[in-house]
Amino acid sequence: MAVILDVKGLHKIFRIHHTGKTIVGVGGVHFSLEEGEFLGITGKSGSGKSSLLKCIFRTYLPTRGTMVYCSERYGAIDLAQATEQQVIALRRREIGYASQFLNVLPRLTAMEVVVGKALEAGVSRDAAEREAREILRRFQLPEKLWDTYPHTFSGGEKLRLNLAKEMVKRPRLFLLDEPTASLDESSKRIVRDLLGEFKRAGTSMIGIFHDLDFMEQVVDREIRMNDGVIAGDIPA
Ligand SMILES: Nc1ncnc2c1ncn2[C@@H]1O[C@H](COP(=O)(O)OP(=O)(O)OP(=O)(O)O)[C@@H](O)[C@H]1O
Repeated sequence: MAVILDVKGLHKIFRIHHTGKTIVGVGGVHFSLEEGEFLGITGKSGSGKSSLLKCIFRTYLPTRGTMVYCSERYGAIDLAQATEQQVIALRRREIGYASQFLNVLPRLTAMEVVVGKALEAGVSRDAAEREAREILRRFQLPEKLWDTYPHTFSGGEKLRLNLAKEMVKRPRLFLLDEPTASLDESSKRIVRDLLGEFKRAGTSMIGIFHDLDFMEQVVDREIRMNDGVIAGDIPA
């Protein structure tokens, strides 16, 4: 199996300006992810799970270390060194990130949000509209909501839209930061089935899940973090 992401010596140290102190978010993490593999990250609150994912997505610029990603567009690229333009292109076409928070532009309807993401990924308008309808249906987001603004959605509807807008891009690498945090059982089932489909289609994924039972049903392997480092590597 080919490695799609190879993380070595990754550190993210936060400098707190008003106190002059530093906080270690990620303190020297090494792991690799194979193509098509689904890796779960566990660890207690504050152990560095979100910081690690945010470094990979380049929300945070790592303090040191490398994250070599095998990109379709750029070949092997160190995400820690990638330019802002490269990061934008990778986010549009190759790397998806879904958290529990829906972060979308105001005055865009749910349908416009999802179509916009598909267009950014490079498909035609017809295909974007078709794929957006298909994914919104798969997530069982009621059709009467498609032309409304997501800020009025319920928590579960927001989470499903959040996943739909990332999944419509069909990312090669999909990062999930507790995206199922407040979903009911039937929504979780929908998400689990779609993640299973993505996995069968060869998508590589890294996920932090609030619900460990849920996580164990979808991942191939778990890494446990403690104080910013990996404390254990467990096959699921
Ligand atoms: N932007 C930031 N500025 C300063 N410190 C931060 C920042 N982001 C995270 N940290 C700190 O880094 C450490 C790791 O936080 P992180 O959010 O990665 O943990 P986590 O394992 O995801 O926790 P949780 O399960 O509670 O979400 C914590 O001590 C946190 O306070």
